[in-house]
Formats: sequence, C-alpha cells, structure tokens
Amino acid sequence: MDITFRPGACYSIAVIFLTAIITKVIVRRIVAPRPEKGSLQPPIASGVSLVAALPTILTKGLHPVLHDLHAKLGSVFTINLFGLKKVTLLVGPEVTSHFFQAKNSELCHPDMYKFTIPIFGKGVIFDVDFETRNRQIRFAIDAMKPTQLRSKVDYMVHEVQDYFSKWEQEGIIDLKHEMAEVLMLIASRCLLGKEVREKMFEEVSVLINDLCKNGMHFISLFFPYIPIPAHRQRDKARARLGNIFHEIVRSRKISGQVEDDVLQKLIDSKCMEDGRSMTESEITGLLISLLFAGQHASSSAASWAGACLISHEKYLAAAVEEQQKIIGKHGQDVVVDYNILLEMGTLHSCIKEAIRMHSPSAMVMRHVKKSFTVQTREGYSYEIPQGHTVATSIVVGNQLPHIYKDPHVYDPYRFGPGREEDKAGGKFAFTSFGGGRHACFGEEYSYMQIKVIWSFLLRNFELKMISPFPEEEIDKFIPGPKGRVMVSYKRRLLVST
Ligand code: HEM
Repeated sequence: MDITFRPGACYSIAVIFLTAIITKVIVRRIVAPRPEKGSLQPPIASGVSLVAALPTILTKGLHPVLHDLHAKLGSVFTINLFGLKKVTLLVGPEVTSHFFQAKNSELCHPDMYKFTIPIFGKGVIFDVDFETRNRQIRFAIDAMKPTQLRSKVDYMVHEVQDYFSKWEQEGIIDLKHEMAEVLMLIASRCLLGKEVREKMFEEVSVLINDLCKNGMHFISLFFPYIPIPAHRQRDKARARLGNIFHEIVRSRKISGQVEDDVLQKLIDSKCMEDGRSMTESEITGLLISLLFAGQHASSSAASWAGACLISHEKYLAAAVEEQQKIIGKHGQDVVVDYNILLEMGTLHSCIKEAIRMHSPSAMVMRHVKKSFTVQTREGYSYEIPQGHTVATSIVVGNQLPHIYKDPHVYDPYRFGPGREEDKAGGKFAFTSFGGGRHACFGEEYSYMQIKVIWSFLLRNFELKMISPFPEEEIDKFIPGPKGRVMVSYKRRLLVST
C-alpha cells in the first residue's frame, strides 16, 4: 500500500473538512433565525454567509448551499448581497404561483437577461418593450404549436436513423457528444429548414456553438459588451448567422418557395392585432433565440435521460419491454410516428424523472415591479417588496420530500397511475420547464425528439455505461453531465415479446 506523505492531498482534505464545517456553521449561525408567524419580512441570509460558503459554491455549485438554506429558513428567504442587491428565493408550489403567473407589469425578467441582446440581436426579445416581446413570443409559440410539430416526427426519425447508421457493429461513444450532434441535425431540419440542413449544416453548427459558448461567460452577465476575445468571436458569429438567415428568408420570399419547418411558420405568421408579418431581422432573432433556449437544454436532458436509463437496470428493462410490445402491436417495419410516441409512457416517465433530478434549467429569476405577499405551507406570510429580485430554484423545488417520495432516488414510476406525485404536489410542483406565463413552449418538442432518439437506441443497441455515473456541471447556465459520459454499444435487433 502506498503510504507516501502527500502535502497536496492533505491540503485538499483539510479544505474539504473546513468547507463542510464552515457551511454548517454559516447555516446555523450567520443566517437570521426564522421570524415569528405574522411577521412580514422573509428571513435573511447575509452576503457574509455566501462568501463563507464560497468554497462549497466553487466545488459543488450553488444548489447545495440553497438546499441548506431552504432546510434552515423555509420556503421563502432573502439573500442580502452586502446591501447591493436582495434576492428572495421562493421554493415549492405553495409559494411560487404568483412568481409563475404574474403579469409582466408586476414581475418581469431582470436586467441581467439583457446579456442575450448581442446573441439574439437588436430589436428582439430582451431589446424591446413588453408588448413587442409578447407579440414576438406569440409568433414563436404559434410556430411551435404541438399540432404543427406532429408532422416533424418523420424528420426526427429520419435524422436519427441516418445518424446512428454510422455507428459500427460495436464500439464506445461519448453520449454527450452524440446527443448534441444528433439534436443539432434535428434542429437544423425541423427549425431552420432544408437550406441549412442540406447546404450549410457544418458552418451553421459551428457558428451557433461559437455564439452560445462565447456569449455565455459569467462576465457576459454583467458586462455583455466588454471587448474581450470571446465577445468579439460571439459578435462575428452573430453577424454571419444573421446574413445566412436573412438570405434564406429573402430567397424564400422572392421565389415563393414554401417549406415545412418552423422558419416557414415564422415567415408566414401575421400579427393578430395589426396583421403585419415579421421583419427579416425579427425572424432571424427569434430563430436564434429558439436555438439558444432549446439546444443546450435538450442536449443536457437527452444525455441525462440516457445516463439514468442505462444505469438503472430495472427501468431499462421496462423501457425495452415497452418497445417490444409496441413492435408487437404495430409490426417491426412500421415507422414511429406521433401517435406511436404517445404509447411510450414508460420511456416518457424515465425521461421526465431524469429531467426532474437533473434539471437543465437550474433557476429562473424575475424583478419585482409591484410588491406581493406569499403564504407558506407552515402558515408564515411574507411580503416581497418592490425592487427585490425573486428567484426560484428549480433544482431544490424538484426535490422537495413532501412532494416527491425519496426525492434523490431515480424512480420514474412516481409519475405513473396511482402516484402522480407531480400532479398531487400542485400546479408548480414540477418546474423543469418553468410554468405559467413564461412556461417553456419547447416542452413537447423536446420530449418528442428525446423519445425518438431513445426508442431508436433501445430497439437497435445494447448499451452499457463504462464511465462512472456523471456529476452535475456546476459552472454552466444550463448544466449537463460533467465530463465525458462513456457508453459501450453493440448492435441488436429487438423483436416483439
Ligand atoms: C429539455 C429541454 C428544455 C428545458 C428543460 C427548458 C426549460 C425552460 C424553462 C425552465 C423556461 C422558463 C424560463 C422562465 O420562466 O424564465 C423555458 C422557457 C422557454 N423555452 Fe424552454 N426548455 C427546453 C427546451 C426548449 C426548446 C426545445 C425550445 C425551443 C425550440 C425552448 C424555448 C423556450 C422559450 C422561447 C422560452 C421563453 C418563454 C417565455 O419567456 O415566454 N425551450 N424553457
């Protein structure tokens, strides 16, 4: 046995011990005690407590600290950042209904979201007033309506078959990489259209990756225009993408060419109030915002869904058996369509459970324009004053033990008949896709594509995880599995039971 003295290792152990002790002390001592019932001010965790918790935040992320604060202070508490900013956390369905449902005149997206302007472009989403933004979002919601999306399953199936036909008889892959690639192919076909998919897929994928990667640095949140190399790269990619999409829109308009994709829906949409169509700049900005909102989140969700399934034999067997039954019912050669996807209840629950435990969206925030009151399940009533920033931690909210039995256990059957823990927990008990006024309208599209991918993989491959179960990325806005997720595969042909 190697018993060599290693100062580095001792130092690390000491830091970990100290961090654990400090975090416990902070949570016990520095935070203010829970106020008496009837008091209107939420309990406060001081900025000092966060500074002291910095080692935990840096090594494990913000959410373990929020979990601790929630356990100690309850479902509503304010973090006071040295008097510079007050962020009030609301956790759980009992206190988040106003958060999700309030009008924009009462709660709006905070200024911080303006970091997206150089990414989405001028004149769209966070660069315009509420009314215009709502109108633009309505255009996008219309283009992404579930009824519009049903016909896209065909394209998804085609892309998935084509992509995985390149895998050998057996081999080893990085799941994260494969999910990102195949989802980009699906997005380019279903959202961006034939021109991009057939003629410029490589260039557009690189540009979108450049745009998102270079526009999402921590510093971009506070100084989105500071002239650093990453921002210059971001602006270059945005300008080129702008030219490409403008050109496609113009050429479709001039030639009268009509395609079956989201881009076409945006070109054809008319505003209900004044009957006007969207400008080319608006269409470009909206397309980029859809990609930005959807691509990383879907890729993270598809990777977690796979990692969870492959690592849990019981549920993997159940999902495979479901595919066998579907093959038995429809025949080996029937191509999966929208209605067949609806029959994949077990697979759906397996994906949803992965997204509950590893939400790609960790937290959402709003700026309080009009103060409001919340009532906790313990009977405390708190007023959240105008000027505060309010946030809800999706990660903590999705793991509340009074809603989810053994919340840290992967148990897809919790969503099944007789349990339905998310529904029993209340309207905002499962918030991985947000909820209410700004609920994600890409939810159905995301499930569709992830189900197409995973039903295909289950039918055609035996899969085994060969790297340890991944940890969460803690340094990303949209966290996915950390590092590479290595999986071995072997071709098979699943037959009906
Ligand atoms: C697993 C994948 C996804 C997850 C976990 C996810 C999560 C979320 C969440 C939590 C919100 C609410 C944000 C808030 O309240 O501030 C949201 C909103 C939104 N999502 Fe998604 N999303 C996913 C996929 C997609 C896709 C594929 C698209 C589009 C193609 C999309 C487009 C949007 C848009 C545009 C909004 C803003 C809606 C508004 O402000 O009214 N998302 N998403």
